[in-house]
Amino acid sequence: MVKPIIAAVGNFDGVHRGHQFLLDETAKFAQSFGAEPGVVLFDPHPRRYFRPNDPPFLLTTPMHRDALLRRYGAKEVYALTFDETLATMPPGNFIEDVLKTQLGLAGVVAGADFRFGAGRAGDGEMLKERGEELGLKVKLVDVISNGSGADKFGSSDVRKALLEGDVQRAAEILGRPWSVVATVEEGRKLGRTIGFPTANMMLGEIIAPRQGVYACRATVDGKTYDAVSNFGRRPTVGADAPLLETNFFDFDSDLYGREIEVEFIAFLREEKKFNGLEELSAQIALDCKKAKEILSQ
Ligand SMILES: Cc1cc2nc3c(=O)[nH]c(=O)nc-3n(C[C@H](O)[C@H](O)[C@H](O)COP(=O)(O)O)c2cc1C
Ligand SMILES: Nc1ncnc2c1ncn2[C@@H]1O[C@H](COP(=O)(O)OP(=O)(O)O)[C@@H](O)[C@H]1O
Repeated sequence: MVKPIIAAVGNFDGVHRGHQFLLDETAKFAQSFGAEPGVVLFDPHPRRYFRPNDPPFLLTTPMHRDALLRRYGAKEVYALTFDETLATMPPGNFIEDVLKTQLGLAGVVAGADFRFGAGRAGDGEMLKERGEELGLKVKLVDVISNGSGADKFGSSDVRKALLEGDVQRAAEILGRPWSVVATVEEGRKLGRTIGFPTANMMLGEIIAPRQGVYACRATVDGKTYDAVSNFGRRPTVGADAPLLETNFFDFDSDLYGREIEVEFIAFLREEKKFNGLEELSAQIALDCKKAKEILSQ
């Protein structure tokens, strides 16, 4: 027989340590009722719906986010389409029509500061009261401190760190390095001519981190390589839309069309305009040396 599901509700962009804590609490709570832990989230991210003109801000693509949620314990991930119907739905209807009837959940778990429904009118207390009236198990989880004060782990703290190139801070909040998962696209095929072929990735809806050069780890087919990446417009060869380009160390094989994951370990330098490809390639050789030093520590 299929086990009932008790699900954590939220956006879960980035699946940071706060989310991971919520998933752990959900697993314990579910187990105490013989249920399995799941997640209910909104797609697209509500911020995209309310502020359609904002620049890309996601920390994870939906596919990467769902894979992480499962890695941290979710057995089911329900993605609710965030459209006008959901945006204008009174909180009581969200609990009864969506959580209880449409998804058939046995229970829900939310952060104590969770707000939901039209005008963010629903809060944790209401979720507990109305949910329990409808026979749902409801648990509210206290916000955890990140140790540096009153604020909690948050997706927006990771965004801020990435905009500053502070990938160490991002990793502290995420509990692992920030990474981009995307498909390798063809570029201008110049990289190989200067001795540094680079796997090119467009970030799409993913947040643009600080432009510049990073020490990275890159994974293809389950194998991880030390690497160096440039995220920028490549002013030396003519300004372009920002692109993530990664040179894998000790690797020589075709990556076009392959899905790769690039983890950001340390910011090395700003992107610069060089007087020609020779100067650029000499600098990239130095970048590789520095990246190797950092990655071997
Ligand atoms: C580690 C690294 C650092 C780079 N730094 C710069 C830079 O400072 N300025 C720049 O214009 N391009 C920089 N690039 C981008 C190169 O211009 C780019 O890789 C080259 O033009 C190849 O382009 P392609 O992939 O389209 O063939 C860097 C690339 C790498 C791998
Ligand atoms: N060590 C490596 N690091 C990155 N890409 C490599 C490496 N070795 C081979 N490649 C291949 O070379 C391609 C990049 O070569 P490059 O000349 O920079 O062309 P493009 O402009 O299409 O990115 C990658 O997409 C991949 O298929």
